[in-house]
Amino acid sequence: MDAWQVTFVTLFVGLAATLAAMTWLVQRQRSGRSRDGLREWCLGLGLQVLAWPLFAVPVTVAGGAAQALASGLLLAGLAAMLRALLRSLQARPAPGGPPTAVVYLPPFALTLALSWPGQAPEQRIALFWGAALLTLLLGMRGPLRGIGRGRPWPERAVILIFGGAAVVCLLRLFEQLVAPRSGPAFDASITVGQQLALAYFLVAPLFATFAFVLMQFERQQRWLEGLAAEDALTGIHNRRAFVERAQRRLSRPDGDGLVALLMIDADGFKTVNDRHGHAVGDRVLAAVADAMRASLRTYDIAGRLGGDEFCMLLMGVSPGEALQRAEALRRAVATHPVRVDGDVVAVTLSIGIAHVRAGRETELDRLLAIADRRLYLAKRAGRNRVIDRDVEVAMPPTPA
Ligand SMILES: Nc1nc2c(ncn2[C@@H]2O[C@H](COP(=O)(O)OP(=O)(O)OP(=O)(O)O)[C@@H](O)[C@H]2O)c(=O)[nH]1
Repeated sequence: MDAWQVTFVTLFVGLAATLAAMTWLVQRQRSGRSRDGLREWCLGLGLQVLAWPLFAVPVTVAGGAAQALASGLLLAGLAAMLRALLRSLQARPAPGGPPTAVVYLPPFALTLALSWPGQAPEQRIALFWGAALLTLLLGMRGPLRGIGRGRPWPERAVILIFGGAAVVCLLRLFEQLVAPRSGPAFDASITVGQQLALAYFLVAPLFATFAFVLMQFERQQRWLEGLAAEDALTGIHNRRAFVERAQRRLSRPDGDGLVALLMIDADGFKTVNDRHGHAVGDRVLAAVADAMRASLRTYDIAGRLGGDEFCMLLMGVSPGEALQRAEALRRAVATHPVRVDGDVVAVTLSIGIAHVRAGRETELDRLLAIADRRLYLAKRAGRNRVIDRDVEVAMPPTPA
């Protein structure tokens, strides 16, 4: 490549690297999910910025070692960006992605292979495009999974840009195998594949970085919204999020519109705290939430209203089914004492149920009040039970 082409491409990739680095610096101050991916993305672009000037060194110098190194660095940059993408797409923040050795092994092997003496230039070019295609195909396996399932558009854009790069590599490899060329990568009479490759090297890093940065902001936003809606101790919805979502569900009835609201309270929880300590009490609350989560179906909602009080909104259930599911939850908690550091803590639940047919007139407050009244009845009737109607409750005999 001549010096102008190299300068041009280096500038474009450098611009993308600067954008990514600035975003990373801003995100570094915040806690969240987007920093790891950005750091690796910057590294990938940085490696490419280092690679491009080396392509200006003539192949005759040191047996083409500079060109071999440049090819290896370019590939390493691509691999780092692919790993950054994979890490960012993961559902949970984790060190994830393929291990470092695996990511950088192909670029290293390529550098060695290209430095091997006695190769024809055509072979070297084919080797480079073959290795780039392999890196892309291996790196894209993870991100491609679930691309059709409601992914936000910045994520799709990044994946598509990498997909386009794979097509360009395939085309260049094909051209090179059919009609081998030995000249500089982008000489005067460039082929279709070379034109595409040049365009891709120029603009793809910049567009991919725009989309990647947007994708990170969007994920960060969703993560923050998730945090704001989550009860920190149990991981289910907090009161505000539960009320908000429940109100939304109630105003949009599905199917027959039958809904049940369960008000759930741990029995004698004060005694658990007094006897075992607050930390053990916390673990018990988390175990109750786990049991609730296990009994959820797709459209149900669970939340912690505060203290030892929980709520569940069951969608599309008849009164009989709601009672059955509440009983199953009560039994599951009563028969599985929580084990904490050698302590066995038995806990039971009292549950009040209110039924309603969802529609515009349904008021959550009224439903909560009914379920709360029935919960109170369950407590008065001796606890560890489910009540789903307003019944006369005989007070248990007072111990003499
Ligand atoms: N460990 C722990 N305890 C909490 C938390 N929030 C509230 N509590 C305690 O939960 C207890 C709630 O007790 P109550 O619901 O009033 O009464 P109870 O002992 O459960 O008795 P009944 O509800 O009548 O069966 C209080 O002792 C609170 O201090 C929390 O986040 N963690």
